[in-house]
Amino acid sequence: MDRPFLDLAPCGPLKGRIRVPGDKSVTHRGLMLLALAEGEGRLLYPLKAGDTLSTARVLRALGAEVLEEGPHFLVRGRGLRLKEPEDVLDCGNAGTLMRLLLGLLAGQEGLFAVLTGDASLRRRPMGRVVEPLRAMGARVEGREGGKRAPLAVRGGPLKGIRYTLPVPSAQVKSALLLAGLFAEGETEVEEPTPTRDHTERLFRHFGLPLEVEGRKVRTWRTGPFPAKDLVVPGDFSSAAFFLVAALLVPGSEVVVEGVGLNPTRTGLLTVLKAMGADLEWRVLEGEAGEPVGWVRARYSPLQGVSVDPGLIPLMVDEVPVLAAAAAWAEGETHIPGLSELRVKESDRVAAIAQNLRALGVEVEEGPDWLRIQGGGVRGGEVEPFHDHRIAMAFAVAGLPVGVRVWEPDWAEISYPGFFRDLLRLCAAS
Ligand SMILES: O=C(O)C1=C[C@@H](OP(=O)(O)O)[C@@H](O)[C@H](O)C1
Ligand SMILES: C=C(OP(=O)(O)O)C(=O)O
Repeated sequence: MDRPFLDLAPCGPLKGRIRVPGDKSVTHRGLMLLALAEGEGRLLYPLKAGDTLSTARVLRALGAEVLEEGPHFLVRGRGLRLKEPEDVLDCGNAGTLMRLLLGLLAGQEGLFAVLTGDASLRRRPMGRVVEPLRAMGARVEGREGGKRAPLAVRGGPLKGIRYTLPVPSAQVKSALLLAGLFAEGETEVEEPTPTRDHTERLFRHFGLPLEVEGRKVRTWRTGPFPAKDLVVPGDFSSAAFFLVAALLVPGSEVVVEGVGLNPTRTGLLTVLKAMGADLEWRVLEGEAGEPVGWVRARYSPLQGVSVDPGLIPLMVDEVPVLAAAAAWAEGETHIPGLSELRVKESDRVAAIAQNLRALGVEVEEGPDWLRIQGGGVRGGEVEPFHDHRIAMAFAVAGLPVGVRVWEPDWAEISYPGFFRDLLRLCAAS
C-alpha cells in the first residue's frame, strides 16, 4: 500500500503572527469537569483534534451532552453522576484521557466501563494509575494484572490516601485528584518535582475542594457544583514548533499570540535561552487561572547545552523539538532525565535518535539520555513512528534544507492544520 508523505521544500524566513489551537491538557480537563458539573457551560476555543475529540465522544457515551457551537463546545453536565456506557470506551491515542478517566470512573458507584485505545495506547503503562486507585478501593482489572488496557472498571466507594508519585506525572496526579472528589476523607498527592498544574487551577475555577502546600496537593469529597464557562489558552506545546522553526531559519521573526504561559509548561523557553535564542515573551492576561500572553522568536545561532534534568517535566512534550534545535546548534547538547519519553505515544528517545541519524546528525542514545552533535542537518526522510510530536518536530528539524515527512497526518492528534500553518509562515516572507 502507498504510504502518504509530504515533501517540504527548504523554507525561507518565517514571518508573521500566529495563534495556535487550544491547549490539549486544559481541553481534556475542561470537558471532564463540565461533564461532572450541574447545568450548562461553554468551553471556549478548545482544541478540536484527535485526542480531545476522543474525550468528547467518551463523555457523550457517559451521558454528558457535548455539543459543537462554532469553534466552542457547549457541555450539559450530569451533576456528578455519570451514566453507564452501553459499549466499550475508545480512548484512541490519548494517554491523558485514559488515565484521567480511570480516576473519574473509579468512584461512580455501580457503573461498569471498559476502556481501550489504539495499539500505541494499549502498550502504555497504566499500572501507575491503577495501583494507587486500587489503594483507594477502586475495582479495576485489565491485561497484565491491570498494567495495560483494555481495562475494566466497576465504580464503588473510595477512601482517600496519601500518595507520593514514583514518577513525575501530571496524569497520575490528576487521576488521583479526580478520584478524590468522590472519596471519603482526604486524598493527598505529593510530587517529587513539579508537573503541570492545570487540574489544580481548574479545581479553583470550578470552586472544587483543593489545598496546595509546597509539593503536596489535597482534595476531598465534593458536593454538586455549577457549570462555569472556561476559555482555553493556546497550547504552548504546539507553539513550540513555530518558535524553534523561527530560531533555525535565517531571517525569521514569528510572534505566537494568545498562548498559555503557565510556568509548569514553559521549561523549553529556559533551555532555548541558555542556547542563545532571541526569545521574548509577555504575560498579558489570565484565562481560568492560566497565564496567557505572546512569545516572539527571531532567528538565532544556537549553542549546545547540558540540560538540567529537573526541567524535563516542565517541557516533557517539547523534547523532540528541542532535539531539532540541538541538531542545528554549534557543539554538543546533552539531554538527561528522559526515561518517561520511552513510554509516550512512541518510544520518543529511540524515535528522536533514528530521525536525527536519518538527517545525518551524530547522536548517542542512553537508557534515559541523548547526546546530540550539532552543526546542522542534511535533507532526508523522517518517520513519525505513529507519533504526532515526532512528525511535527522533525518537519521543523528539516525545514531549513527541505525534508520528506512520512504519514504527516499523525499531526492531527494534537494539531489539525499544522502543516498549513507552517507553510503559511514560510510563505509570508
Ligand atoms: O496531564 C497532562 O495533560 C499531560 C501530562 C504529560 O504526561 P505524563 O503525566 O505522563 O507526564 C504529557 O506528556 C501529556 O502530553 C499531557
Ligand atoms: C504524551 C502526550 O499525550 P498523551 O499522554 O495524552 O497521549 C503528548 O501529547 O505528547
